[in-house]
Amino acid sequence: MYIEQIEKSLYELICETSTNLPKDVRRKIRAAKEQEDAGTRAAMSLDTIARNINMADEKISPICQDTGLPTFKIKTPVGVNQLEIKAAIKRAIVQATKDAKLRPNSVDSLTGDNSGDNLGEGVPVVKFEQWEQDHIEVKLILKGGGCENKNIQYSLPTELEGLGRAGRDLDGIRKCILHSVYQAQGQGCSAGFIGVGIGGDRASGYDLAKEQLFREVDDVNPNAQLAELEDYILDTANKLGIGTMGFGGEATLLGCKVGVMYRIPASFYVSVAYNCWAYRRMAVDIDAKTGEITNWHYNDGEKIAFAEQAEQQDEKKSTSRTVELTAPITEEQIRDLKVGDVVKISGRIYTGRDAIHKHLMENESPVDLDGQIIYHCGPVVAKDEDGNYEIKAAGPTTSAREEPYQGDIMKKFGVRAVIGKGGMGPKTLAALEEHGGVYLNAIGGAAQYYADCIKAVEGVDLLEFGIPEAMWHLRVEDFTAVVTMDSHGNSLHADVDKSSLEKLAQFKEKVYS
Ligand SMILES: O=C(O)C[C@H](O)C(=O)O
Ligand code: SF4
Repeated sequence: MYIEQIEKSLYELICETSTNLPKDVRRKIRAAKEQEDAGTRAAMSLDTIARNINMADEKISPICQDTGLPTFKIKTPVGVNQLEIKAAIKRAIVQATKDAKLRPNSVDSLTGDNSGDNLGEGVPVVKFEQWEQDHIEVKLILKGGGCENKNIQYSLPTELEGLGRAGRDLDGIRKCILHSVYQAQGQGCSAGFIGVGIGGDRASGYDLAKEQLFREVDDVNPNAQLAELEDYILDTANKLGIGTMGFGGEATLLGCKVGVMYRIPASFYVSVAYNCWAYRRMAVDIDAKTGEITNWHYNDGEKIAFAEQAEQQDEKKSTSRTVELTAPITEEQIRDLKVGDVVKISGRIYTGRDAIHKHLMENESPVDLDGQIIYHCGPVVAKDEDGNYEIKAAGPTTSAREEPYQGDIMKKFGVRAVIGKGGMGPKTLAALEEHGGVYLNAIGGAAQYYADCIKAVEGVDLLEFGIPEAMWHLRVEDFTAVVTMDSHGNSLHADVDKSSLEKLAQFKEKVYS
């Protein structure tokens, strides 16, 4: 009975974490929204994010389609059977995956096979500790892959772009943390939150950094020196002009938490864990006798439900040109598009991410891609009793991973547009110019907002790659994205990278001696 109740409580924790953004995070997103001028790209992105947060809550569906690598940190009183709890976690994970609250995200690193149920060697991550209290505490973080890929670890002393030498002292630490925000650009779905670990070895340093992500966004570091550093970083990082989604703007970083531990003489690490705005972490206290949840953490203060009307009004003030597109698209239509245009797509699009791009390099496409649109997306998909698919969450994935392939694939198959997030590099930009192609940036993490634009699944190919990696044929209506790389050599991403590096260099001078 007790263990059944524990499993129920854990299931509730998983669903809540995936679908309901914590109150403290919502408050930071509102503050960011208030900072941005109405009508700018940053303000429009934050509106979409806010709307998405509401939709996920209402539909009890994932905020972002990438539900990450579920990581549990558990404290138990002496005498509690941890093996039983671990088994209950696995059952709850399998159920939450079946119910489309989690994307099947667990992939065999050697064969590429998706286990389909979010279990696998080492997955989920479950870490136990004992403590002197009577109750069980379970903390869960669902940290997606895009922001995980922007984590960075510095070994001091080191040389940093824009900032020069970072030595083995507080000023060197300061430089590393600032650099970590710069190097993430918009790819980790900024505006983000960072946890920093100073010291340790490579593994414990990252562990400490990730542990910081469980702190309340508004708490004050008990170590006065670190409290000051956190304030400095938050203030300074927001002067880099990277902004939401890397579109430029005021809000780049929404939280910075720093922890410190001892190190050994030869090593000096600064480890940074970058978390996207879809900062999904939650914790509960569980009665060790009944298995029931007795307390939810991060529950203090106001819960912001973002008012829809105000958001829609903001959108109206936008000065961008809006262009409607339906595939097949001609070269002429593409050449007409410029960075900054807003595009509304209706009709057919095809998903394709890492496995599809690798596949298309060496194989023919299962569908004719001439004039078509590829969406870098790995959706959450449910199948009903009649075998019909329904897209439950479908935001963009980080496009930069397809940089080695994208240009060649567009040319080989005649693809005219790719939708993704975070932008692509010089190879793709050159191919867009040569071939007549465009890169469209969708709002990262806005998985409910985009799922709503998807009216039907009209087919699927290469499902053997697993649900996130298959090629889904989607019929969309008014799917909105911004042109951030055009066929005339312009890239908003390259521009923001350059200007933010210049701004970063302004913080080269010593702050701490
Ligand atoms: O895997 C995904 O769907 C997205 C990923 O988290 C990303 O940010 O690239
Ligand atoms: S797509 Fe963006 S919001 Fe979603 S997990 Fe990846 S980094 Fe986070």
